[in-house]
Amino acid sequence: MSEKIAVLGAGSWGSILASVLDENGHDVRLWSYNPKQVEELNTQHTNTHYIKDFTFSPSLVAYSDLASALDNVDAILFVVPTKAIRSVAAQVATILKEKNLQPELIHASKGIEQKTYKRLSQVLEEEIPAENRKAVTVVSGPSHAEDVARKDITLVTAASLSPDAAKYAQKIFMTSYFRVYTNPDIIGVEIGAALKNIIALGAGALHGLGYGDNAKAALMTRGLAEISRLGTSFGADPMTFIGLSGVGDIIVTATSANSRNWRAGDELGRGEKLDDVINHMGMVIEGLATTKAAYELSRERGVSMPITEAIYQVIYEGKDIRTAISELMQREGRSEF
Ligand SMILES: NC(=O)C1=CN([C@@H]2O[C@H](COP(=O)(O)OP(=O)(O)OC[C@H]3O[C@@H](n4cnc5c(N)ncnc54)[C@H](O)[C@@H]3O)[C@@H](O)[C@H]2O)C=CC1
Ligand SMILES: O=C(CO)COP(=O)(O)O
Repeated sequence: MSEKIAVLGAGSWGSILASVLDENGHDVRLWSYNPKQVEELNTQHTNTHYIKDFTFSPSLVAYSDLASALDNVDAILFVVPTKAIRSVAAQVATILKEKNLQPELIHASKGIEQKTYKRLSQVLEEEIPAENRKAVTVVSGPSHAEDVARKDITLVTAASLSPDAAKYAQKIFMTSYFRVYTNPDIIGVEIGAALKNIIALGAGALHGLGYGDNAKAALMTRGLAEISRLGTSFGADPMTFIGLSGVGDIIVTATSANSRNWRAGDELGRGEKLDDVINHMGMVIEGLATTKAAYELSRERGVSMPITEAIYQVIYEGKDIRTAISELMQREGRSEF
């Protein structure tokens, strides 16, 4: 099986997923809106700002023209940051209509749209009419680009309402070190994927402040409980939150210095200013915007999310982190479940 696949977004995750697909023998077109990055990818076969010490195969071709990248595609993989998904999808929709194409649509981004609180598959479905796409699939799980670049063992899940679409994603990605499961619960997978970044920010902050393993385990476990409460309020399957895109992704993101969210939290815990942290990261820190969306959603739906609320207050209301932690600890005692 060799498919024509456009990968939209050449950051660390988009470029490494493109490399996995290229290695699997597909005709991969990696699109970036940054012409300098396209030139570097096509001449040096590197993407140094986003992924260090990695050389791409010359068979992987980068494009700056979106319409050329989408020529005759069988599938499109969106891996742009959450805030860019809708605008990129709108451009894609116009091109697919002109070319009369109906590709598989997959995304591997992690976030919730600001203000609308939509999941990213919902944004894609809204922007790209049904006659120009198949069912949307999300590929998600504990998967730092740096580990996949080293061909370290990585397991993810492909979730879609369409079993055929999920199986398609599974088939194009599976390789000796990258194993893909399927899951029909796209709601749970997308909510877990987005909200684990809030917990990663918190775990990084605990580390930066000098807290130990007990505190980090507590944050991850109670964080998962609130993610699961919000997710099930939307009809997600509770089992999904003990799967790869739930507990799996919390473990990898909340314990690793490869995580931009963890690093941002760590720097905040050490007393750095948020603007400085964002500026020198130079890559997307999805958890910041996701904290706002999840906090607002929890209020709207009456779902208790005290950790998310505390992190919101630190990021958006300037609350001192130690004060926020102390207030969380002084909440009235309650039953675990
Ligand atoms: N890096 C990782 O290991 C993983 C990242 N993800 C998710 O993948 C998504 C992308 O993340 P990364 O690749 O890590 O981000 P990144 O910060 O490394 O790169 C983002 C890319 O998107 C491009 N971009 C930014 N704004 C754009 C716009 N308006 N239109 C088109 N392109 C735009 C940038 O030029 C850059 O190439 C995020 O939602 C992230 O949570 C998911 C799993 C693993
Ligand atoms: O989602 C990720 C790993 O599964 C990557 O997390 P960061 O965006 O925090 O680097």
